[in-house]
Amino acid sequence: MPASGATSNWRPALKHPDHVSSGKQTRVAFGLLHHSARPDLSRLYWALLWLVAAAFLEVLGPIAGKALIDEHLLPRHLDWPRMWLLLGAVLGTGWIATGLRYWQLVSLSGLAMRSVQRLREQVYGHMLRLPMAFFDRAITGQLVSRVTNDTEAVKSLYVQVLFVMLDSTIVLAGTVIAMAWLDWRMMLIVLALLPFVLGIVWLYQRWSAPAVTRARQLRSEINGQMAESISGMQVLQANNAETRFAERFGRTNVDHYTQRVAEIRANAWLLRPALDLLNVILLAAVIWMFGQREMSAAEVGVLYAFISYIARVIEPLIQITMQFSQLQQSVVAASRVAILLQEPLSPEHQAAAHITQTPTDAHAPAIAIDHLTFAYADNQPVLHDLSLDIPPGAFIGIVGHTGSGKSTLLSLLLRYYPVSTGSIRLHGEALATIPNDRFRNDVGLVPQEPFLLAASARENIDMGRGLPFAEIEAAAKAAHAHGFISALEHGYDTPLGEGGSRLSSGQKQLIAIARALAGKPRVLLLDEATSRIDSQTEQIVQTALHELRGQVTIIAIAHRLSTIREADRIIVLNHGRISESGPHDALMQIDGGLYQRLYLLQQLAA
Ligand SMILES: Nc1ncnc2c1ncn2[C@@H]1O[C@H](COP(=O)(O)OP(=O)(O)OP(=O)(O)O)[C@@H](O)[C@H]1O
Repeated sequence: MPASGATSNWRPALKHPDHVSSGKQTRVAFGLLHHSARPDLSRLYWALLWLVAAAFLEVLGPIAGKALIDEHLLPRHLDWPRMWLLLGAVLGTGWIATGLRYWQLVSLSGLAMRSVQRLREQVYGHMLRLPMAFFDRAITGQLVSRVTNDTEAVKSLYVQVLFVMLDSTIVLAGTVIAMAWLDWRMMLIVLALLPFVLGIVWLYQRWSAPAVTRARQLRSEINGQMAESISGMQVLQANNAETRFAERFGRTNVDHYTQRVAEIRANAWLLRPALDLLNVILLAAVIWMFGQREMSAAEVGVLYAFISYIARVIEPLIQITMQFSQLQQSVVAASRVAILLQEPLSPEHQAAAHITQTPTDAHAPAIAIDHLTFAYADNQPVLHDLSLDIPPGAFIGIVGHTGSGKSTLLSLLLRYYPVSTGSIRLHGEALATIPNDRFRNDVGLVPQEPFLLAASARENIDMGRGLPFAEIEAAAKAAHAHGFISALEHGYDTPLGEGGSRLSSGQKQLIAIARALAGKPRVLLLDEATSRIDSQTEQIVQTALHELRGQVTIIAIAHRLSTIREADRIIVLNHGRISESGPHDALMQIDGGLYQRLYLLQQLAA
């Protein structure tokens, strides 16, 4: 699914997770937040305005209280209407401010959820268009964690940072202004404690930040181990590895617990007690200062207001600092999401948008490979100087010992990796310049391991392309899958179970062939599609391939040489080079040839 239009092009400027300073992480996190909230920005500004209004009301209460004490209660000037008004202001402003805050919290939470939804779509859409080389090094569980947990953590940036932190900062600023207006010297005493608060926060951050970062990494590792164990459960149990895996999981889990406890300890032993102590010191200092003065009647109201304000200074400070641990977690999570978004897309996805369609050359070979050399790692070529022309409609078999480069060649034909030396042309067009949609339409793949969705036969063949049923049925017939699909209780609409668990390996493979054919490809690639199926199904596949001859260009990698015996030409790869090439009979004539040896070996084993 492509990312939604508004969000698809944004790429944060982040180089590498290990080399990112926390300041840069924070900037990137807020960049991501701003970007994902863009459609809702006006709502966000309104929320901020309402928070300012709530802070204003909050500050107004003690001033009304001071006026009530100084102007009415102490001088016994009983102007009842004004007194009721002031009393109403003392009590009512707080309530209205709380109501306003609650309303904004609900509204910001909704906005946060929408942003997470947009961000998640963007991350998933981006991931779908990453090059195969990325997935060679990616760990499934960690990727899942980025798309689910890490995007969710961005939500707390709204609720914690925008709401609590901004609200607290606004209240703090308003309170300091009101205190300065009442008695600026006393205000300075209160402010003198600010460096202590900042010092405590700095200490807390230093203490807890490594634990926060490590805890997140470990959570992602927990996800990774879980995903790996579930996908490899058969092998895991067959090797009696349950205990070892459980122990490994246990160790990671204990590490995670230890880091979380370290974080909570920093909070419980340092942050909260130190800030509570400051509150008490501040109250004592203000009362003591007033005690030193000649208390005029007018100052009782100021003292009342100051005592009320101290709570309004300390509480927002506590709130701001208490959010730091969540803020750190969210910033780390957001920068991880940003790093994933920074992964460059596969070249065809980047290029497809601006490449113009060129008409294909009717006389060109279906596939022309010219002096192709390819290496996964620098200076270790897997394919060496390969040249090959495949005419349209030909049936080509590729064989070779394990590691000879067969799958690599197929991966290059599928554009999973970019060609660096030499070239591959499809119907006369350089592979890299063909728009992605057309390329994927033109080239069908039947992989070794048929990947089936937990969906119906119809959906598995269609694979989200929205093909008419007639085409799905025709493809199933061409793949000789129509018979057994029709025999299922709901025919094409029968759910096939997770991974197609209701079908035999051979039937799954026939569905995979039908899926590849349903797109009406001009080139069909088969990657050892018959290596895991029984001889009877292999016969069916052979018949299907035979029927497709001349209509579709077929390139089949096969360990089972019987599958490609009928091919027009068989290419024998040896250490990444073409060592023999020709039809079966011709290759069998080469005495001591690689193909002859492979074939005779299989005959012996049969
Ligand atoms: N993703 C990868 N990253 C790095 N090296 C790889 C990768 N895939 C394959 N190789 C290496 O490239 C070489 C050729 O592998 P390839 O899978 O193309 O061989 P193959 O002929 O298909 O083997 P098999 O018949 O066993 O599937 C091997 O040495 C392999 O280790």
